[in-house]
Amino acid sequence: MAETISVQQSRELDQKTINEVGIPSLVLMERAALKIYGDLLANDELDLTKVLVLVGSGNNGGDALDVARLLETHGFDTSVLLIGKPQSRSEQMERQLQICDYYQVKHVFLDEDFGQYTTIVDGLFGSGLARAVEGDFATAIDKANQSGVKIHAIDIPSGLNGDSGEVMGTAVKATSTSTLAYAKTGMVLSQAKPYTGKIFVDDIGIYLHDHYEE
Ligand SMILES: NC(=O)C1=CN([C@@H]2O[C@H](COP(=O)(O)OP(=O)(O)OC[C@H]3O[C@@H](n4cnc5c(N)ncnc54)[C@H](O)[C@@H]3O)[C@@H](O)[C@H]2O)[C@H](O)CC1
Ligand SMILES: [K+]
Repeated sequence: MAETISVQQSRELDQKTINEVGIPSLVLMERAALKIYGDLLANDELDLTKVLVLVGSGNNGGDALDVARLLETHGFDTSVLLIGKPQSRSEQMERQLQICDYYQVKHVFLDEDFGQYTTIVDGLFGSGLARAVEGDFATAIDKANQSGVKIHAIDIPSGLNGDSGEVMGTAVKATSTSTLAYAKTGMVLSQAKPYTGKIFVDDIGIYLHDHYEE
């Protein structure tokens, strides 16, 4: 496994790539979504016949909406479930929501039967997880885990502490995870395995040492 980084390093690297290197945030997000979409197609454990995408209010949610649009425009039956207060949405997430609404991606709500789906994509939280998961977010994670449906997580399984590998209240038990740029230190610890599943490390142009390393 290549180098791992801390959550804080990941957030600083994102910002350095945007502000110092000069790659716009939405470009990074599109590169991330294309890689995640590719991981979904390549993972023969996942049946993409009917996909439910769980969407948080930040850029992890933005990634998820971008992936939902890619699935929808390529003919996969895709639905999005938005969790969180509309007023707390990031600019990038809002933009991705506008694009999904152009393509009329179906919206469903928390009372949805998760068991009718063949794959669930987790875009609730990534490196922005800041406290124990509660409320609707916890309900969505617990429903996903109890549904028996295979889950693919974006960046970090939601609810998992990316530094310690500990569960913060509750956490997604993913079959697989597409982590962006580098695996986060807590994700490769043995106690994290039930939550990360198979980890895909996706090159999206964010580099510790200004060049890609296998
Ligand atoms: N341009 C970029 O920076 C890229 C980021 N990538 C993706 O972005 C996420 C990190 O996004 P961020 O908006 O910073 O945070 P999250 O989406 O992880 O969290 C959303 C939001 O949730 C709030 N929050 C935190 N903890 C809780 C909680 N327990 N309950 C409720 N709400 C909570 C907090 O306010 C956060 O802002 C990263 O993981 C990537 O997926 C791109 O992929 C690459 C470019
Ligand atoms: K996630």
